[in-house]
Amino acid sequence: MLDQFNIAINGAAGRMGQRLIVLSHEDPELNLVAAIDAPGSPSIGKDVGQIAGIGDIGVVVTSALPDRVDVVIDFSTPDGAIAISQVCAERRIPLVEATTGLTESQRESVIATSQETALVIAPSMSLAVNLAMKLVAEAGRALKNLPGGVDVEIIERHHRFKEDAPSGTALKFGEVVAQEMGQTDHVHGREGRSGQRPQSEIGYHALRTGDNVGEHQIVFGMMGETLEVYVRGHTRDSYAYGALTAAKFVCKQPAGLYSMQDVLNL
Ligand SMILES: NC(=O)C1=CN([C@@H]2O[C@H](COP(=O)(O)OP(=O)(O)OC[C@H]3O[C@@H](n4cnc5c(N)ncnc54)[C@H](O)[C@@H]3O)[C@@H](O)[C@H]2O)C=CC1
Ligand SMILES: O=C(O)C1=N[C@H](C(=O)O)C[C@H](O)C1
Repeated sequence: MLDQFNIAINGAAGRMGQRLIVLSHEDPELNLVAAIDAPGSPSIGKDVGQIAGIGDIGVVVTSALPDRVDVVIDFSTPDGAIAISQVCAERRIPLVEATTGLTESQRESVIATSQETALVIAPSMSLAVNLAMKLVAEAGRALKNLPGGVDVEIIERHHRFKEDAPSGTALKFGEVVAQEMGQTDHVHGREGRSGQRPQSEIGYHALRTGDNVGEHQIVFGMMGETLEVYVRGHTRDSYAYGALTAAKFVCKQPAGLYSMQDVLNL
């Protein structure tokens, strides 16, 4: 007999939310009990299976978290993340937080949830992206004292509907590189007579085109050669499967802060 967890999705009617509805509904270890979306959203009151394209599944979209929820996954907006994290903290419900674009103070507020319950927070739930973070850290370590210098630039590509830039994942890649190599200046695009490039910079470039589900390219440019770590999502299921793995992990943990490196044992 499998352990079954009662799962709730916040941001259920969104692009990610819909994939999570489909995949959690198919998963024998998960019992989808709640689909939450913004108060006033046109999806409220509709069966979430209809919204996700799989027909009625008997779970209606609401704006409040019901009782008997073991774990929540949030892919919504910064305001949605703050609201659901407060509910999870009050009710001590483990939370997987995937929303990006939070300000520093919003991020601190969400992280405070981990004092009351288990929290996984990550800008990307993808296995490939989280593995690429390890590779990038290793590259940074190996290249940091190169006599000719190394220029690190991060290029990310996403769909035209994305509201934050650069992506949370690109910022995290930059943080990982800076931890290893010590760059202090984070520069977003270049224009005009920007001058010669100092080694203290990491440059970020955000492309927004069509329906791209997410690509990240971390460029280590040296004198004579270039190393690139490139990770490309094909479908949103790469993030959705990671989030479901994180949900199964987090609901077995004591209160505290966990990363996808913990979830994936990387
Ligand atoms: N960590 C990761 O692996 C990934 C993170 N994301 C992030 O997840 C977030 C959502 O992405 P998408 O699904 O593409 O966006 P979306 O715009 O398609 O969906 C967001 C959903 O949240 C709902 N929402 C808005 N305010 C809310 C509130 N206060 N409470 C509950 N629901 C609310 C919206 O009505 C909408 O249905 C973004 O921040 C995105 O960057 C996206 C993909 C992967
Ligand atoms: O909005 C998206 O789509 C994505 N957002 C995340 C981010 O900002 O890093 C993760 C993924 O790249 C898709």
